This record gives sequence, structure tokens and C-alpha cells, in this order.
Amino acid sequence: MTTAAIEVRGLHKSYDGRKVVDGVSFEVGEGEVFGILGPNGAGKTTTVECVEGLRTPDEGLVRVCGYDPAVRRAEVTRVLGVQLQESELQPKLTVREALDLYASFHERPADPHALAERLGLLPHLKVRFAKLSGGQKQRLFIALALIGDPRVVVLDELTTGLDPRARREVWSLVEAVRDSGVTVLLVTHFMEEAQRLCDRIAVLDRGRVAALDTPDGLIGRSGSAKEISFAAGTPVDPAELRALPGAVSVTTADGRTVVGGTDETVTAFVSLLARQGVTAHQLRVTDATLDDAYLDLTGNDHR
Ligand SMILES: Nc1ncnc2c1ncn2[C@@H]1O[C@H](COP(=O)(O)OP(=O)(O)OP(=O)(O)O)[C@@H](O)[C@H]1O
Repeated sequence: MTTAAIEVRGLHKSYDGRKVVDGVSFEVGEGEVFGILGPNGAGKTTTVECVEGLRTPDEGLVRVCGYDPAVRRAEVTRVLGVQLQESELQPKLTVREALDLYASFHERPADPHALAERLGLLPHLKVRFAKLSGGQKQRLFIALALIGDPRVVVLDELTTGLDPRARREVWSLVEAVRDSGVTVLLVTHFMEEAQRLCDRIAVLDRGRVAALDTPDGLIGRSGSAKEISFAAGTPVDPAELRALPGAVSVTTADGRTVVGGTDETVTAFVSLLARQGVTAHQLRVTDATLDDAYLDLTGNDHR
């Protein structure tokens, strides 16, 4: 039997008698990128801190590569890389000094120079942490999380505050980390990030797992997997649109009519246009996104 990289079963944690993690269970397989999504206060950080051994569960089982983080500190430090928070790094430390310092905490560290090269940090080795751009800081945090040559790495809100280009660069790095065989536990607020990077996602809501699935699986659970939209002036009877097989919604707003449905709805819509000899203006067919599924699951408009 293979050991899961991370196993969490029946996790409970309360603060001052208030339950913030209420029976969370999930397993992360080796080499997976596993996402934890959820609104503010859902219990994501508390769950991840129990995995890191920074908090002790009130109840439940947590294992990282088979080790209990609350008991086997040394082993877990060896196999688990944790992303630092900005406040934990001295502003005057240069990139090279930070890499060397954190390498010295580990028995068998990765080669700091090779890691700096992999993460595009070689040109910045002599730059002090405080002078790095947001994207460069995050690259350094990824490097420091990998400096102990871990089998599992926890990345918590890695791209918050980055511009779209820097965010995409960081995503490519996470993909490279995954390709090197390291298991990634990723906490994020960004749907696009979760959709692009994660093999599976646990959506936490009020301390519980509201859903656990692949991004496509989660999207499939939301009512409409496809959206057909076209200029509202197109002469198509809304009643006929509502009668299309698989159609779950028909709305008109901002000069466009939008039909939510399935692949079957798209096919039937095209046949309807052909039968009636109608040309739909500014026609677009798009896939539903994780956003739609997330809002359905959490009933919350936080992003
Ligand atoms: N040390 C603590 N003492 C008391 N309450 C806490 C403590 N840490 C967290 N909480 C509370 O527990 C709840 C869950 O917090 P947690 O940080 O795990 O949620 P989260 O899903 O990570 O939220 P966010 O997205 O805002 O980071 C929140 O209501 C928070 O205020």
C-alpha cells in the first residue's frame, strides 16, 4: 500500500469554544497539486497549520508522509517545506544570505545555487529582500520552501498582491515544482489559479469540506457547464430558448442574451438557428468556470 503524501481525517479545532474546523477529511496523493479554497474564515489556514504541525488538532488524524506532525517534528521538517510569510524574513538579508541561512537549518539541503537558478533568482543574489519586487519575493519564498529538498510543499496565498504577469510566472514555477515530483498543498483565493494548477480541490466552508473534486468535476456540479451568449436583438423567442434540452437559465442583460446549459443545449441552439434561418449576432459559447461552481458551493460572493 502506498502512503498518501498528506492524510487528514476527522480534523476538529476550536478557538475559545468556537469550532473553526469541523470534521475535515482529505487525502493528497504523491505528486498531486491539491488546492484548498474557501471564503475568509472557512478554516483553511487552521487546517494547513495542523498539517504543518504548528497547531495541535483537538480531534482527528493528520499524517504527512506517514508521520504525525504533532509528534514527529524532526521527520516532518525533513519531508515538508513550508512557505514563509513576508514578516518572517529580515528585510536586510540578501537573496543569497537567505538561501544559505535556510539551507543551514536542514540536514540534507538542496543546492542553493541550483535552486536560485531554477527559480530565476541568480541575477538577484546580492539584492536585499526589502528591495525585491513582489514576484521576486514570491520566487524566493518558493525557493526557501524547497531548500530542504522536501517531498511535500505547502504554499499559502502565494500570488496575493501580484500583478497578472508575475502571477503567471509564479504559476509556471509551481508547475515546475510539481513536474519535479514534489506534492503541493496550495491554499488560494483565486479560482483561475486553482483551475489551472490543481489536480483536485477541497472547497472549505464554515469549517467543513463542502466539496472535493477535480476542477472539472466541481464545474460539472454547477448547474450550467456552458454559456451561450449573443446580441439581444437577435430574433429568437425566449420561450424556445428555455425549451432547449439541458437549458437551465435564460437571461438578458447589458444588450446580450445568455443561455446557461450543457453541450446538448449548444447543439440544439445551433439547430434552432438553422431551422429558423436566423443569424445570431456576436455569438459566443464559453465554458462555465470554477467561479460559478464556487459560488454555488459556498453561497458566498468572496473571491
Ligand atoms: N489563534 C486564534 N485564536 C482565535 N481565533 C482564531 C485564531 N486563528 C484563527 N481564528 C479564527 O478562526 C476562524 C478560521 O480562521 P482561518 O485562518 O483558519 O480561516 P481561513 O479560511 O484561512 O481564512 P482567510 O481566508 O481569511 O485566511 C476565523 O474566524 C479566525 O478569526
